[in-house]
Amino acid sequence: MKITRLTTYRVPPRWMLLKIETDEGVTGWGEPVIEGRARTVEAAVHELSDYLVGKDPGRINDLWQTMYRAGFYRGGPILMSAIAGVDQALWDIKGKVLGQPVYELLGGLVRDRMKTYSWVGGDRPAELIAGIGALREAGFDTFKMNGTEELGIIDNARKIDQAVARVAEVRAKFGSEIEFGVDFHGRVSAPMAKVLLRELEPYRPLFVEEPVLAEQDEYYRALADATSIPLAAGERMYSRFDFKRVFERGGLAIVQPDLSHAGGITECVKIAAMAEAHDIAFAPHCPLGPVALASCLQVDFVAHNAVLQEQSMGIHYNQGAELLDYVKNKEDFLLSSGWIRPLPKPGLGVEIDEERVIEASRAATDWRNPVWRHADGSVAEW
Ligand SMILES: O=C(O)[C@H](O)[C@@H](O)[C@@H](O)[C@H](O)CO
Ligand SMILES: [Mg+2]
Repeated sequence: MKITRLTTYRVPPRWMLLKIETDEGVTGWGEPVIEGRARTVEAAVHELSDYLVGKDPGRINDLWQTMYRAGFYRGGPILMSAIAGVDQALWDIKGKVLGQPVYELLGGLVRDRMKTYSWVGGDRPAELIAGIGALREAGFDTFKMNGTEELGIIDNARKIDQAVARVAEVRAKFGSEIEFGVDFHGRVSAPMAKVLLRELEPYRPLFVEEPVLAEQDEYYRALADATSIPLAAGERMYSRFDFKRVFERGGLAIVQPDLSHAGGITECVKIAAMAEAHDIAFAPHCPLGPVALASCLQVDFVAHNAVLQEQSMGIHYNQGAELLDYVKNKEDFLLSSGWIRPLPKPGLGVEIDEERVIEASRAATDWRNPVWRHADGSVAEW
């Protein structure tokens, strides 16, 4: 079997889907994308096709190593997202050829169902009580919210009090019948993270995510030593080589690689195993589309230390399309009280409605995250 063509579709809300075709009629789907840089990743995918067209799609490990190493420069969000989407599609093809879901090819199920969580509150955390209340109706009990709005490197007590009050209100309303992560979203500096973590401790968030920016990962250890709240990060780390330094220095209780940013299934299975060796939990980041989520789930069901799966149903970014809009087998993504079962179909287990994708790609906009600014006019972390 040989790879014959790579086709990319940028689609609302901000995703990109990749179809890899072969000379035997088997096709695989991937979701290579960096939110806000879809066209850049698209160019990277088509540059990588030089290594792929004419090759055997079954040699996933060799194709992965070639894509990663043969171009001399490596790593980072663009290249690793391009590799991720190709990798997902290659696993999809392999599973379809062998008539097995990817998790079977990776050694079989390690669990029977996977716990997911939902976003509430939007970019500027608000309406948290209403948002949680609505999802509680649907049986969810685990959520994530942004912790702050713009926050200065050193900021005032009022901003801290506002952030704490939102979390306190949630805990007061729902007690311990729910759990929630608080995403600092890289908006918080190391000194302010130390202050905010201490103030949030009484409300026992399940975790605090991106307590500082990934480029400040040397602070994870000190922050972890100063708080009992489990720290989580990973969406802006792109390979084993980024994670290894974090594992060596310590501080993270949960790693959250994104299956569409960190090299795909081949790489994230390895990251999960490295994390397990350090007694660190695995909770893939996934504010994206159905192929990304299916890829996460294929790894969740073989990784012993997988604990939570992010999924984007109802996320504030999904304007213009929802998680399963491009999927034919919606029933396979059935969330029952926040739990999801293994996807039973061959490959990634997701059946893409290509006609819908092609139609939607005609109206694809170039999504960008907002540019936030502080009161003094300087750029603020979004
Ligand atoms: O935890 C999450 O989902 C992420 O922080 C998410 O908000 C960002 O990755 C966003 O998708 C970037 O455009
Ligand atoms: Mg996050």
